[in-house]
Amino acid sequence: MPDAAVNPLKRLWRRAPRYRGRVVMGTTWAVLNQIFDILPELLIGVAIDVVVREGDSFVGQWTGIEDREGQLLALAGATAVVWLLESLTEYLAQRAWRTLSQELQHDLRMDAYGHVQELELAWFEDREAGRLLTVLNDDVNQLERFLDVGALQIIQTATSVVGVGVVFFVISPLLAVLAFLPIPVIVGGSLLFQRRLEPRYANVREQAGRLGGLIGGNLGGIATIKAFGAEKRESRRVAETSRAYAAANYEAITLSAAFVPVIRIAILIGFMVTLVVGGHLTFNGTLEIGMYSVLVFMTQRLLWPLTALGETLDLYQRGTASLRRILDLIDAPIAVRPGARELPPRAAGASGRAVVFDAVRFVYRDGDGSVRTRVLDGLDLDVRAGETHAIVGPTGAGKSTVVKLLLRLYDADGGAVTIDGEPVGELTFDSLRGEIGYVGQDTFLFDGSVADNLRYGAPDASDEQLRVAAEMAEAHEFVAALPHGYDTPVGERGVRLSGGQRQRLTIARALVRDPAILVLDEATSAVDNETEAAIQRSLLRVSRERTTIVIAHRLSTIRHADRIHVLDGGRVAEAGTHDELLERHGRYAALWAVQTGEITPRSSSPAARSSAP
Ligand SMILES: Nc1ncnc2c1ncn2[C@@H]1O[C@H](COP(=O)(O)OP(=O)(O)OP(=O)(O)O)[C@@H](O)[C@H]1O
Repeated sequence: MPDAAVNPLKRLWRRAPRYRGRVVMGTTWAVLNQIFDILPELLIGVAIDVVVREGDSFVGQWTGIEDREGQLLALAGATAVVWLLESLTEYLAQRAWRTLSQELQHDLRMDAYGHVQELELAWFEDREAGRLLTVLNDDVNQLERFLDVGALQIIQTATSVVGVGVVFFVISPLLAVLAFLPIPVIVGGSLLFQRRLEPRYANVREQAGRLGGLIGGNLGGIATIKAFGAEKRESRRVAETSRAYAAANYEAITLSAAFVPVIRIAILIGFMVTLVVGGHLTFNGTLEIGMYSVLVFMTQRLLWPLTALGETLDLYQRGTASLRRILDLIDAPIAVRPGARELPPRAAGASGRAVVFDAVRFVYRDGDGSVRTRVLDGLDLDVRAGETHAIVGPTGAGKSTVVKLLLRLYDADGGAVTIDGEPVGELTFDSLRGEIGYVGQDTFLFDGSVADNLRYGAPDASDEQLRVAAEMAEAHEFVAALPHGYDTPVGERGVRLSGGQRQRLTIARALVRDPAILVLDEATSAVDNETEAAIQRSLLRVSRERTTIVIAHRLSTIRHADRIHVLDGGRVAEAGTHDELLERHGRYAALWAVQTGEITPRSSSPAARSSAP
């Protein structure tokens, strides 16, 4: 049976053997607690028996105590012991289930979060972050509620029905049959309700996910919403989604609210039958008065907890719907898995590492595997250790994709990507990514201080190392001028800094790692020309000890590269040094001419397209 079709509680039981002992323990306490909970009602009957039959009473026969006072005292003592045991087992059961639910919710959240972090980028592209947040927060909390309250209720109700049933059968099998008559109706009705409620609760969770996704996305893009004056439109969208969530809840509630009244009627019938038939049996002497009173109390005891069945099933449905989503997340298959080998240490004296792309093909795909965008089609790149290579080309040509394949954020569909001759797919992520200092187009900073961010890839870096890296990235001066220097908080995503400042910090962050391979993807696009030139000079200095791959639109920044690769049509259309490429009068020369203002873009485009290497 596919996992998704299996009851989520069964899935949880199978995958978490470490909790089984605790579940058994918690269940044992809960069962004992219910037994001690039923006993006082039996004692009521016994007390009436003492009053009615005096010396002949059950207590008298059993204990040998003749006088009523003595019998009552013995009964009071027994009641006290039972109540104490009831309280103790209640405490133990509550504690067992609540600690279990706390640990389980923590473990599941961590399992889910840990797994999500391992999933490849493509997986995230098919999902909204807010939805994931809903699973990691709301769904985990929902499960916690079920384990805290619902699981205990289920065990207690079941024990109570069985325990009371036994008492009934011992005292009067006829009344037992009559009192139990409503139970199949109640249980059958409950199951029917449950089956109907299940899809409604699944829908509630789905709507909660949509709402979380929408609000999460909007909060992330709040500046854009404001800039476009889209607040009202977004409010409407959130209102619609929120209403859909409320409607889904309403559908579930209308059904679940009908449950208790229906069950009450079944209980009423059971109660009346015991009252009338039991009364007749007592009139004609078949049943003792004490036993009659026990059964009248017990009918309540038997049937009344079943009214809570609605609420319990509610918790059960919500809890299992949530659990299913959490487990589905944890079980989501990982497509890009790390290899098992470590990258061998660099050869003595080697500066950087060699990076080779050999006939690499790559297609972005949708979740179902269908082609979204064809990008690389037989790409060859040969970057020798210690060299600086540039990748240029029209927007959308696949330049960023090349570095994503090197970092294994995606896997190539064909061909080979190697570092020092080692296929990247065979290397552990740590050894592969630990060698690469990556500065992407997205200048993402974490909420923390400047220093925290600079240390992100090298937690043990000294203050001096941070300063040197910041100087190379032309960031030291502005950082030193911040109110608290390197300890200044950057705000969420780095919002308290300018785009150019953020970019310089991301460069410094990559340099702090002192990587063998430095990858700069449009890393200086947001800084002014003067700063860019200064960064270029610094990088030229440090790039001698490492392999550098630069992606740039502004060709002036890469003209000194050892080799420039012009990407077009999914492969390298031409390659060479700046001077060689200019002499070729091909695509590069055309781009250069446009950027230096020698010719206008309009006249350059056809030339660029027609000049094959
Ligand atoms: N996650 C993705 N899913 C689907 N298609 C994508 C994805 N990322 C990029 N693409 C597409 O793949 C192609 C190559 O994108 P890539 O980012 O590598 O281009 P680029 O050359 O770096 O562009 P730019 O110069 O604009 O940064 C583009 O057509 C783009 O639309």
